[in-house]
Amino acid sequence: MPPPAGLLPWPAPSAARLAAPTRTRPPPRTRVRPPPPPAPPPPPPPRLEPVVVVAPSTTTVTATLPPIITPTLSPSTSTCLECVHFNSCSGCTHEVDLDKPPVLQEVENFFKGHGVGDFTFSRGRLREWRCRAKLAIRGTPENPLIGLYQEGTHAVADIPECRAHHPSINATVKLLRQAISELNIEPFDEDASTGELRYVQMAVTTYNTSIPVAKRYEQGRVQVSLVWNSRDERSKNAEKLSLLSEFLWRNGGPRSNVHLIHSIWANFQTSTSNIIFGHKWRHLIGENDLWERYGGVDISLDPYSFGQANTLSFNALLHTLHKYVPRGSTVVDLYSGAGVIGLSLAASKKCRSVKCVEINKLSKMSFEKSASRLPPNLGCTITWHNTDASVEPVHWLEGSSVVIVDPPRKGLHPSVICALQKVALSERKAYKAKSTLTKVKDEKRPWILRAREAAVQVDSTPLEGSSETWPETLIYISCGWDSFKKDCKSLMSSKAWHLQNAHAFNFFPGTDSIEVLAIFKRESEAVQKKKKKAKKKKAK
Ligand SMILES: C[S@@+](CC[C@H](N)C(=O)[O-])C[C@H]1O[C@@H](n2cnc3c(N)ncnc32)[C@H](O)[C@@H]1O
Repeated sequence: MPPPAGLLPWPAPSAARLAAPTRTRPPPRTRVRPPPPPAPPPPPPPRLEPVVVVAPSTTTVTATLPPIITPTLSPSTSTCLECVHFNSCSGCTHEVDLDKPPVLQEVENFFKGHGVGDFTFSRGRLREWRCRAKLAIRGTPENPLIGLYQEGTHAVADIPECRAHHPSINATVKLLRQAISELNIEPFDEDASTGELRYVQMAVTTYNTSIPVAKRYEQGRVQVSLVWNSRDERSKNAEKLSLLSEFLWRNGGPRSNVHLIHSIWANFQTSTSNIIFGHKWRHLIGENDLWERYGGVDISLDPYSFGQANTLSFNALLHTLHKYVPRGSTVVDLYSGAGVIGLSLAASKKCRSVKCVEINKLSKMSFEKSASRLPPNLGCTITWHNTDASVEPVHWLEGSSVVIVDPPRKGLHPSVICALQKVALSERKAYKAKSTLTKVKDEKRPWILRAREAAVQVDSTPLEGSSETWPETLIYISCGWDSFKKDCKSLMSSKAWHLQNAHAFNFFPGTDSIEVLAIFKRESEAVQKKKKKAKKKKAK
């Protein structure tokens, strides 16, 4: 089914078309309704669900990953969605068994079939899990519609009571609706390209060290980004943007009795295409930096950087991921965004170096701010490079013992797969020769030079230049099951990589999407030869 134009949710747009590439809502599949229940199920107490919370955060970075606290499960937890918008909204495709996305059985069978014995699945929070939302704004000032496109149409479904959204997002949407009506703000009209307010992005931070850990999630605050239909803040309707921002701040900011809003940003967009964000961003009010705690470190996420929608499940994934990075590793984090994974590994004091590679140049600022909060003397060289990972990926693999890939839904670029296969298969000698070649030709490869020049380096240790090391461990994080299967088969078909461990996370309850963390090990030539010999022997 073609994606509804205009709004990005289903499926994710290509990174090139978005100012702030993000992992977006998963694509809808067949909608599943529950059979009529014999008796109405008891409404679940929304805040008594099992929650995975990262333990106390402080502003300084701890050397080890904090433990995950899982409060006791409430016996009455329901696994049904019970959302009044299910029929009109394309966000969720399943109303029942939110703890088991339908694809789970296939995922489990796939990994079992490949000899993975320790497969686990984390169900996570089933409702109110979405801490990031991009919503279209249509309709009229008297009756604004704030939500997602209905399946296959450009009609926006208003979703004020969305069960997936963090409650602070719904509360802020309510306030925004009131503001639009009271201030007579014109919602965007796609056909005529007229109107004032096109989209809103809401990102929740649960980082608030002044309240008890157990209350931090529910008291999350929202960074609001208003996508305004004008070239910049000097346009003639800019006055209304100021009024809108003041209204939201007065009624949802720190002096209001709810304090929902963390900060307000404006993005200016006049394009007639379906690209949500324009290139110009302005910070209007509130704190400039949105901090969140990921994998034991403080991470600043600007509104134009990629951010995970399911904060709690992402933290659970990071916790598992850390176990697979051997002490003393040299890590390359491809498709790194603002470097969340790489920075959290660097802070664990496990790594000698961490290289982050990301195509969105705007993520650099977030990386720099987060890196500035790392404790000193980590003994780890951390760099962030703005470049396309699919252009000469071998260059980025060289010198790393662990490679982490976290690509967009479409999966790895063929050139990255090819490089991973070659690295694992080729004779070391051949690769050494290639790396020498690579160095000689660097001046003829401006993209590599540019990426080096623009790199951000943290820690004073000189950059490691070792070309002797090639990845032994490949950690693949995937939000696209179909593309993961394809990539996994390609990686293993050459017998270059061996699938060792796999875990899945319920990142998108209510949909048939799943987040996978898979660990591959490079098969050394010696092991491959041994295996061949053993096979031959068996055949005899
Ligand atoms: C799923 S996100 C993961 C980001 C990061 N690992 C995190 O969890 O915050 C994928 C990231 O890959 C980036 N990306 C997409 N295509 C890329 C490419 N060809 N080279 C490098 N980065 C790319 C996107 O901008 C986005 O930040």
